[in-house]
Amino acid sequence: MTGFSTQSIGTIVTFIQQLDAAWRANDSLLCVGLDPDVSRFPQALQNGDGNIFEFCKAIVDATASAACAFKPQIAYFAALRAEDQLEALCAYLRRNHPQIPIVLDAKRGDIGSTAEQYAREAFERYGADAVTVNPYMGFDSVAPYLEWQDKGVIVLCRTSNPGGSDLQFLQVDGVPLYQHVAKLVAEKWNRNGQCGLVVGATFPEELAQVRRLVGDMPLLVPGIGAQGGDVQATVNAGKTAAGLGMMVNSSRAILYAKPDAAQGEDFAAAARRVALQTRDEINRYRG
Ligand SMILES: O=C(O)c1cc(=O)[nH]c(=O)n1[C@@H]1O[C@H](COP(=O)(O)O)[C@@H](O)[C@H]1O
Repeated sequence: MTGFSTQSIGTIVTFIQQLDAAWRANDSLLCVGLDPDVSRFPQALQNGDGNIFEFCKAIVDATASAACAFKPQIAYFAALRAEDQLEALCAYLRRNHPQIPIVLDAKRGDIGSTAEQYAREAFERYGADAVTVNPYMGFDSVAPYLEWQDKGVIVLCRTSNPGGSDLQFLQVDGVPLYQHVAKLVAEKWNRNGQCGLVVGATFPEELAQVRRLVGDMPLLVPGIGAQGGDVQATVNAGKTAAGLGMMVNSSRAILYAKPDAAQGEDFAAAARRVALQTRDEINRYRG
């Protein structure tokens, strides 16, 4: 498949256009991560078919007005043979929250012919607007995703986990490897103008460095909330001149927010409260 997919929202066609519209419409840089861990669901949703979908549906309905993106993590569905529920969730999102882009977090990275299948899975099976990919195998492993000219391809650059330094911080020609990745993507791979980079909130100095290297390219920034990244440092380091340019992801801190029983909150209301607080905290530092 080559060219543009059929998805279109009015005149909004590409992932970047959709993301830019969502940033502005919801005044939010918050990406709500959908990492559904059944063992942490409310008791009533612990057993039975379809509960992953029901849990995520309640979360997305409760948080959509506070979000600029949703990021379902495919492993949480696949491990439980629940890909059908991920399909249903993506279809639900496209139908009910079409203004919010779906970033499928799959972190794929394989040779070209296999990458073609992964690209079809992300963009055709799930109808995602963007997908996360691993650049370790080089350009030909990323190129198949670029055949979808309107879709986002978000490349791992400086990940939030401590072990990310094992490879990403190696000096290559006197420059850390993650900076080579940032420049490669910005200067060579971004042929459709739909690429982004993953940079962890746990490394604000490197986040600022990547922002200097890639102009206004969108950055997916996980690591606030459960991983403890500092929101002020993250936003100061990663925002563009227009105060945009980031999808700041939080998953567990929103999904498993503790309901305030005195207020009669259920899990979805608690998730909404934390999502709104997180959006507002991010906005305090956008300028
Ligand atoms: O690509 C990602 O989304 C990602 C990259 C990274 O460097 N660090 C990282 O935590 N993530 C993902 O972001 C989410 C973080 O979840 P919380 O730590 O619960 O907010 C998980 O789905 C991770 O797989």
